[in-house]
Parts: sequence; C-alpha cells; structure tokens
Amino acid sequence: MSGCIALLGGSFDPVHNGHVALGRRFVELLGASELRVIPTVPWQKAALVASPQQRADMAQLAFTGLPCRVVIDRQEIERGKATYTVETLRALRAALGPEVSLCFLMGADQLQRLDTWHAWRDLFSLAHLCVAARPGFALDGPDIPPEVANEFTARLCAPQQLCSHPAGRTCVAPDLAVDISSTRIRAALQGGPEANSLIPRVVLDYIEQHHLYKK
Ligand SMILES: Nc1ncnc2c1ncn2[C@@H]1O[C@H](COP(=O)(O)OP(=O)(O)OP(=O)(O)O)[C@@H](O)[C@H]1O
Ligand SMILES: O=C(O)c1ccc[n+]([C@@H]2O[C@H](COP(=O)([O-])O)[C@@H](O)[C@H]2O)c1
Repeated sequence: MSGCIALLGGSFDPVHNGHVALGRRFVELLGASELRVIPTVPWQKAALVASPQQRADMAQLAFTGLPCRVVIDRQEIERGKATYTVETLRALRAALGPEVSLCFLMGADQLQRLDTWHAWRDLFSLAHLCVAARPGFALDGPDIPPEVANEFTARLCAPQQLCSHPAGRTCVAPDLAVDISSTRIRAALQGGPEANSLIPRVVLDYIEQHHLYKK
C-alpha cells in the first residue's frame, strides 16, 4: 500500500508528548506511510523562544520511532518569514502531484480558529483536514464557528477512507486526551521537574544542553 502523507505543522516551542500522540494516532488511523513534520514561523503568535533550527532539531528527536517514515520538512522556516499553511500545501501539491493523499493534522484548538487562517476555505482543495480532541477544546458545538462547522461536517468521513482520495475530506480522532501544551512546559521548565513527564527524554536532554527556556 502506498499510503498517504500525514502533515503536522506547529511551533513546537518545544515539541511535547501531545504532538507525538497526535502524529502517532493519525498515522495509525489513516494508515499513513509518512509523517511530515513542518516547524512553522507562526504569524498569530508572539515571538518564540527557541530558534527555528532548535525547534526543527527537537522535532527530529521527538518523532523518531513512529511506525512510518518521518520527514522534518524545513520549507516554512527556510522561507524566513511568517507563513500560511495554504502556501505550504500549494508548494507540496506542486512538488508531489495531484494524486497523492495529503492529510493535514491539527488539534481541536486550531479547528476553533480555522476561520482566522489565511484563505482557509482553499485548504480543502489541497488536503484533507484531520482534527484530534484536545482537553479544554470542544470538537463541536458553539465553540466551532458556524461556517467552519458546516464545511467540516459536510466533508466528514471515517479516517481509513482518506488515503484513497487526494484532498477534500475531514476526519476526527475523538479519543485523544493529552492535556499538555508548550506554554505549560515552558512554565514548568522554569519551576521544577514537572516537564519530565510531558516531553520525550531526548528532547529534555536537548533543552538542557542548549539552556533553553530558563529564566
Ligand atoms: N495536547 C495536544 N492534543 C492535541 N493536539 C495538540 C496538542 N498540543 C498541540 N496540538 C496540536 O499540535 C499543533 C501544533 O501545536 P503547537 O506547536 O502550537 O503546540 P501548543 O502546545 O498548542 O503550543 P502553545 O502552548 O505554545 O500555544 C496544533 O495543531 C495543535 O492543535
Ligand atoms: O495559515 C494560517 O493562516 C495559519 C494560522 C494559524 C496556524 N496555522 C498553522 O497551524 C499549525 C499549528 O500552528 P500553531 O500556531 O498552533 O503552532 C502550523 O502549521 C501553522 O502554520 C496556519
């Protein structure tokens, strides 16, 4: 089976067990043959702490061991400016062709904000959208903007159906429940050992070696 490509974009400042669980869960559900991790330069967030290179290094460490090929895609950090996902998906389509199945992964927090993304409706012609539950963020109901809910629900399929189509469908992983954020980890790293259980050991070692996130 050729499988599809799961795409996971993020700030990863730092990468944590929630990101790894999100990637792993959808690789399993979709039957993806590749997870392409895309460290971003976010236009909706204040300045990040770690450098683009450090965030890419940490992602490389965190995602080894998944049951598929893992690629750290540096195109967004190499653009050297804040980027839009729609641009990245257009570049991937141009490079990979119209037939390959592309599945863009996100947590429920981003579904709630999807209507703020640049040209968000165009995303559906370029990729599938796959959304995982995240504690504190509903997957449906009044927290999802009505226009997003309409588009998302009309395209909803079982995850295993996505790999046989290039784009345009949606799916959910309602059973993910990892209550971790990079914000909490940055705070924990300043205060004590709590971060130990929230990020992969190899990433914690990297953070210590590079003296990241200290006061
Ligand atoms: N615990 C989690 N469960 C499910 N999805 C998550 C989780 N943490 C992050 N994600 C998703 O991973 C992607 C990248 O997230 P990001 O790098 O911004 O991490 P974050 O923890 O949300 O960061 P911050 O706290 O700095 O906002 C987003 O689509 C986000 O929804
Ligand atoms: O394209 C946009 O306008 C857009 C707005 C907000 C977030 N994103 C993407 O969503 C992913 C997660 O972003 P973040 O800010 O939660 O790290 C990452 O790939 C971002 O590029 C994209």
